[in-house]
Amino acid sequence: MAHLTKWGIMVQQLKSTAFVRDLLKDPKTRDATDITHQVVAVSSSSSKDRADQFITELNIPSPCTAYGSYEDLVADANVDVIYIATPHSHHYQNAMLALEAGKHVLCEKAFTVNAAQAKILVETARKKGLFLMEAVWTRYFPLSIQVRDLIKQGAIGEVYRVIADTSFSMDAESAFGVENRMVNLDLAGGCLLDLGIYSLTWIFQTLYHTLPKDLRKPPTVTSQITPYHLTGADEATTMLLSFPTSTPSNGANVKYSQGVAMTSMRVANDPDEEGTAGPPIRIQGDKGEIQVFKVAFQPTSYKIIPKKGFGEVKEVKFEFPAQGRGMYWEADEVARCLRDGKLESETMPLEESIVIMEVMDEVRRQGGLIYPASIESTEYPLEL
Ligand SMILES: NC(=O)C1=CN([C@@H]2O[C@H](COP(=O)(O)OP(=O)(O)OC[C@H]3O[C@@H](n4cnc5c(N)ncnc54)[C@H](OP(=O)(O)O)[C@@H]3O)[C@@H](O)[C@H]2O)C=CC1
Ligand SMILES: O=C1OC[C@@H](O)[C@H](O)[C@H]1O
Repeated sequence: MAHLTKWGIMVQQLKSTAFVRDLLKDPKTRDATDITHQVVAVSSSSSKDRADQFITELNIPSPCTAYGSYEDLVADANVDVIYIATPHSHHYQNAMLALEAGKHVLCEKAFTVNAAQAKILVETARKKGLFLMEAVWTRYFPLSIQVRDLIKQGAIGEVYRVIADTSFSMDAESAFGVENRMVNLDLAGGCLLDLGIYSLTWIFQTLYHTLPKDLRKPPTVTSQITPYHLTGADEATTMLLSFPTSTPSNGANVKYSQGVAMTSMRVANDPDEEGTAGPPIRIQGDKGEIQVFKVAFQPTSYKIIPKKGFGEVKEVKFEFPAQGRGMYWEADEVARCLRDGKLESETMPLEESIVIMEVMDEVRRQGGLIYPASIESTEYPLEL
């Protein structure tokens, strides 16, 4: 009998729409027969009508309750897990609200505004025996799993460098102005937290996550930020990360791998959207390279290019079953963790989410990017 997970959706915009559409796809279309999902409640902070409208528009099967407040949603005894898709600025307060109400949580990326907030969420979830996960959906793609396995199997030898770019050329002034969450400091705007997180995802899932747990060490970071002239949020950020990959007890021969993580709202990693400019991700080892294509958050294929004389180039392409976006794979992971009584996902460990938040804290420190005190605060509850 497939295990049923009952979801409550906190907020109902662009992102939650895509996630809910994926939740509603029959898991059998992706060969998942051990779990099923049901959307049992939806809440909008602005009005119950909006939540009702969302349920109708997405054709969510009954029974699904509409709420006009997040407090009502987290109090619903029928809900197992809350999916949070509010702006980054609000993740900490919203996740605390859900955890304090005794709900498991899947919270959109970037997990929080800073590492201090992430640590408190983790402590709270652990103290209450609740599941918590940052919704880094890309990690659960079959493509990502295969790439990590190839690295662990030594398919490209020792990995020494990874380059990852998540950049879109946008007319920020007309597209975002000053209010849009992409540039609004009050909503923790900027490309680092919104898009740079995907470049960091590729760096971390290849250079950090593929190591045995006891060898995973936080990287050192050097970075540059270009502020958006209208608000001061970052419109371009480049990070150089150095990961110690082996730390012998005598301190000798420590090896390092380098990560180059880029993000921009001014230039594109794929300007013609045809891939002409090359892969957004290059994972470089001493025996070859893996290139990942399309876009960092939703890649569609990879190529493995062995060093000359060591084999043929191989390309592997991936489909999105039932015309989904690919968010169902992370939802399936949540369902399996809940079924098995796990409080975190092995694929996106809470410790790794915190280390990534610490990297982003350091990048913001170096670039002088400070958000308003209220959204950097760890005080809970706090009206934002
Ligand atoms: N994984 C993915 O592919 C994607 C992930 N995301 C992530 O999802 C999250 C939300 O992004 P997105 O949907 O684009 O954000 P939007 O700004 O479009 O929507 C945010 C929603 O949050 C609610 N909200 C609550 N408080 C506020 C506030 N003070 N200001 C504005 N909105 C507020 C509103 O819903 P209401 O009033 O109904 O409660 C609003 O509609 C972010 O963490 C983002 O990184 C976004 C896009 C894609
Ligand atoms: O997570 C995301 O992925 C898709 C992007 O368009 C969006 O800005 C971002 O939040």
